[in-house]
Amino acid sequence: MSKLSPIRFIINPTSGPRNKVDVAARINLLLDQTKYKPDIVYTTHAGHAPELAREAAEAGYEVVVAVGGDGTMNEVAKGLLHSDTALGILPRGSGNGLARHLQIPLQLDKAILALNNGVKSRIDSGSINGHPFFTTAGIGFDAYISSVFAGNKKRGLQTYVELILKEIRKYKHLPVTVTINGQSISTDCFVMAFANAAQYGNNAYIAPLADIRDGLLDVCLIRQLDFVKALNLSYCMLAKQLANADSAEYFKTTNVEIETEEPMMFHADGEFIGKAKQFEVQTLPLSLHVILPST
Ligand SMILES: Nc1ncnc2c1ncn2[C@@H]1O[C@H](COP(=O)(O)OP(=O)(O)OP(=O)(O)O)[C@@H](O)[C@H]1O
Repeated sequence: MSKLSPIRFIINPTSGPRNKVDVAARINLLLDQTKYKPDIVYTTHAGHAPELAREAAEAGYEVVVAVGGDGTMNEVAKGLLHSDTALGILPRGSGNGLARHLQIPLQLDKAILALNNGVKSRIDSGSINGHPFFTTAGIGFDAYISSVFAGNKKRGLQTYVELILKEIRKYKHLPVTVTINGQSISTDCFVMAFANAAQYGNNAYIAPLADIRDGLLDVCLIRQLDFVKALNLSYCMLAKQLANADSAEYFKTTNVEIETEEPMMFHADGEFIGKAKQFEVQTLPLSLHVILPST
C-alpha cells in the first residue's frame, strides 16, 4: 500500500456564508482517503492560523489547506512560505481573489474534489514592510476601505460596494515620492496597488496583466480620482481591461520604495495593517508551493 500524504485543513469558523455547512463533514465525505490522511483544525483567534500552518510544515505535512477568505489564506500561506508544504484553498470568503486567480472552484464540494487530483506548482508572493501578501497589497484608498471594513459587523460584496461609494468622495489623495525601476516620481497618490495576482477578489481586476509566476509585481498608481475617472476605472476593473492613462498608470517591477509626508494606511490581502510614512514593497519569486486543480 502506498504511503498516505498528511494534509491539514485549517478552518476559520468566523468566515464564510451565514448558512453554515459542516465543512469537516464534507471533507470527510469527499476527500480521497486512499491518498490523503486528513487532520482538521479550527482557528480560535485572529493570528492563530500562521502558527497552525507553521507547525504542520515543520512536521512534514504535504499540504495545508486554508478554509476561509483571503484573510485566512494570507495567514495560512504566511506560515508555509519558503517551506516544501503546499497551500491548498477551500474558498469561503466573499472576495476569494487568490482562489479566483488560480482557478480553484468556488463551490465547496468541487474545491474538495479538486484537491484529490491536484497538482503541485509554485507562485510568487510579495511583502510590504515585511508583511507577506499573495494577491494584492496597497496604500491609500484601498487600505482605508480595508480599515473601515475591518470595523464593520456586516461582510460581503454589497457592504463593500456601499462602503466604497460612501467613502470615495471623502477620501483625499496625498503627496508621495515613489522610487520604481530606478526612477523617482513625486506625485499625488489616491491609491497605489501592488498586485501579485490580477484581482482584488470578486473579479475586480486592478492589474489585468499580473502574472503570479513572473517574479514581478504589477503596480497600479491612481494619482487622483474624480467622478469620470472613477467610472472609467470601475468599468475597466470589471471588464478586465487596463484603464486609460489619464486614470491609472501601470508598472512591472521587483521592488518599490515610497516616502510620504503624512502617515498613509496600508493593507496586505485586504487586511488593514496600519499606517507608515515609508514603505518597502518587494516580490519573493516562487516562494510558495500551491495545489492547483489538474486541467
Ligand atoms: N477564530 C477566529 N476568530 C476571530 N477571527 C479570526 C479567527 N480565525 C481567523 N480570524 C480572522 O478573521 C479575519 C477574516 O478572515 P477571512 O478574510 O478569511 O474571512 P471573511 O472576512 O469572511 O472573508 P472576506 O474577507 O472575503 O469577506 C482574518 O483577518 C483572520 O485573522
